[in-house]
Amino acid sequence: MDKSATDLQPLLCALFKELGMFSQANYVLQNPQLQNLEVVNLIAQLKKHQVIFSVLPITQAALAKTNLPFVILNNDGQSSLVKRSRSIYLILDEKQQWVDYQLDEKKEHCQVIVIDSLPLAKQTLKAFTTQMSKRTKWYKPVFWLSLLSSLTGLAVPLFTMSVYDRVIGGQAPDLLPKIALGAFLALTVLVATRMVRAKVLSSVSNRFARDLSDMTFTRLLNLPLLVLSRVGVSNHIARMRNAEKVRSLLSGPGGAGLVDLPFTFIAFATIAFLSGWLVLVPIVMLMIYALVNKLMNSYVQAASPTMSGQYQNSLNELSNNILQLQASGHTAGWTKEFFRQTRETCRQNFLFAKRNGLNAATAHALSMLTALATVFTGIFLVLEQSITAGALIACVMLIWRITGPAQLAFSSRQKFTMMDGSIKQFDRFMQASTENSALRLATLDETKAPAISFNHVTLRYGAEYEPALSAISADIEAGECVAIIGPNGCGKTSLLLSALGVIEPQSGFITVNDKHLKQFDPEQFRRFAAFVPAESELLPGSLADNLRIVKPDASDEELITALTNAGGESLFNALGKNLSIDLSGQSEHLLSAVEANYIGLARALLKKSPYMLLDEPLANRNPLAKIKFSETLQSLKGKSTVLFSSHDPDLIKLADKVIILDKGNVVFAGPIPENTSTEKE
Ligand SMILES: Nc1ncnc2c1ncn2[C@@H]1O[C@H](COP(=O)(O)OP(=O)(O)OP(=O)(O)O)[C@@H](O)[C@H]1O
Repeated sequence: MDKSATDLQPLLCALFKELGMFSQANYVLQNPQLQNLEVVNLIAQLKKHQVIFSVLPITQAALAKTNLPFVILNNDGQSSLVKRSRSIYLILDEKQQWVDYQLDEKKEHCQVIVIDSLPLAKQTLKAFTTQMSKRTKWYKPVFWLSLLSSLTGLAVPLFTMSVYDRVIGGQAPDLLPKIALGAFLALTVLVATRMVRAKVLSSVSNRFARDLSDMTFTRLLNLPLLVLSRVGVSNHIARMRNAEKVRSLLSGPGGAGLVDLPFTFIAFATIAFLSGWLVLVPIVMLMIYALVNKLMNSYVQAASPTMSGQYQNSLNELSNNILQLQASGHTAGWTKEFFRQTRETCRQNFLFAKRNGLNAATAHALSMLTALATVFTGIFLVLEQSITAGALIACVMLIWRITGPAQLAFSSRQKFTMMDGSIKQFDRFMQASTENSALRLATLDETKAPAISFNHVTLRYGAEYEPALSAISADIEAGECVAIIGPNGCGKTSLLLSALGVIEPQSGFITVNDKHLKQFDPEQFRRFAAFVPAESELLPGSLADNLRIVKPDASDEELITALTNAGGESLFNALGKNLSIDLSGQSEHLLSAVEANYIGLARALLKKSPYMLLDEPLANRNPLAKIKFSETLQSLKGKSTVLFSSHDPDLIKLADKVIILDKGNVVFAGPIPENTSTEKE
């Protein structure tokens, strides 16, 4: 009755239909890349289509959360789609029919994917809170553990009181062993509960931080390329660190102080019970404490270092340009500016640390003052014989149980302010539109070469820049080989990237087989197309690993053929015809940029894509490689639509058509005119 875990496509399709997401169901059905879907891909598809869900152990409470269908992930690796109809459950069987199902909610180790909300519900407005509210399992254990630890925390003051009043005052030394045993037991429980609680808090904060990191990373991956490149790496790192801030706050001492704060009422109640109105003293002192802390906090905040961002940017800039800087020999200006920033950073950090120190000292002094005020006030009650001396000592000891958490919580105030900023930033980030914000559900025939058409495509990298492409219009037939030529900076790469769909023109549009490029799923489209950048990057690993990133199941023969067809035969020979050779490990195998480009080109050929976008595929190649690649290019004609940019006249001659660009404008588009000269390039 269950579906095999290796074929979840019908299940996902049925789930989307049940959720009223018919276009998405159609997309799943028609998308050949979604065949043989596994659980991990199913989850990725739900995320991609902005369905918010939770994966929970199968329990009554988990299922009570929803009226929507849910997916049961059985521990035998099988998965099933189940829905509730009034009081009965129905399961989707192999014939795609809903049949009665006896749900066993006590099935051990089974998990269930519960749908929390559908796309278009404004679920991401408070993404952080939504995510946090999913992790509720820790509330109860933390509550009980904190209560137990607070109660056992009363043991030492109360036992001290008994020793003072009964053992010393009542002259009953025989009570001492019993009191000591009781105190020992209470302290053991206290330590154990504290340890377990720290473990629970640390585990929940780590998981929570992991969820936030995953969400941030997925969103980063789906941001449009232009946005990604505009925002810059340091910003992305800061976003990823947000999750880390949340983790350190919850699992650190501030988190424990925060959790303990509500339980200080137990200490207050005990002081009130032992000494009556004396409890007003710590209450008033705590209010003064809060006020002073607020003032101190503003004082500390006013000295927050402002240079660190600038300093970090300078460091980044320096590390990127160090070679150039050394080579130029003009380092004096840089050194001067750098020293200025270092000095200023030091000064600001010193001032900040000084004020923070003052803040901590004030907090400590106020704690002491609270204890002293209680002692001095309490003495009158002892002299009046309203309370015993032992009770006063116990009260003073209990004061520390109040001021301790208060001090921790107050001193974490800055962290809370920081976290509040992080939460707001996270929520804003989760609202930013991604490549998947709009429905892009057109499917491609991945076996056929596509016809491409540029329609008044205009692109600017920023409002302050001149357009990189100005109203470009050109038609490319299916299977045509087109050379894009023109001087440096004329827009060749920009045109190729637009045709790949990674950068989106501000006006005009590109069609693929007469469908707007924006209608296609960007990820699927990029997997379909083979793009070779002007400078290919190598990844750590062997030659084979570097080639197989585009086709993990490629045979060794396929890898060698692709490398040879890319003109990389001599490179392969130089590497000892060894596909397992490590390209990153030893310096002797580090390849030059030109050699890396052979591998980049081989990757594209390995894909055997009917749509190839090649950015300067033959720059600086040896003549033999050029001949081989030229043959490869000829052999692609009719089978693949190929767009390549080049300055190489021999290669350009092989094209069926050329598009000549100048400063982002099309100067000519059509078959190669007799008198075309590439010399000016
Ligand atoms: N990320 C970017 N941000 C700002 N401007 C950019 C960016 N990328 C390219 N440009 C500018 O857009 C214009 C077109 O650049 P593009 O790289 O497309 O030209 P190209 O013809 O491929 O140049 P080359 O032959 O040097 O590779 C240039 O003026 C370039 O400076």
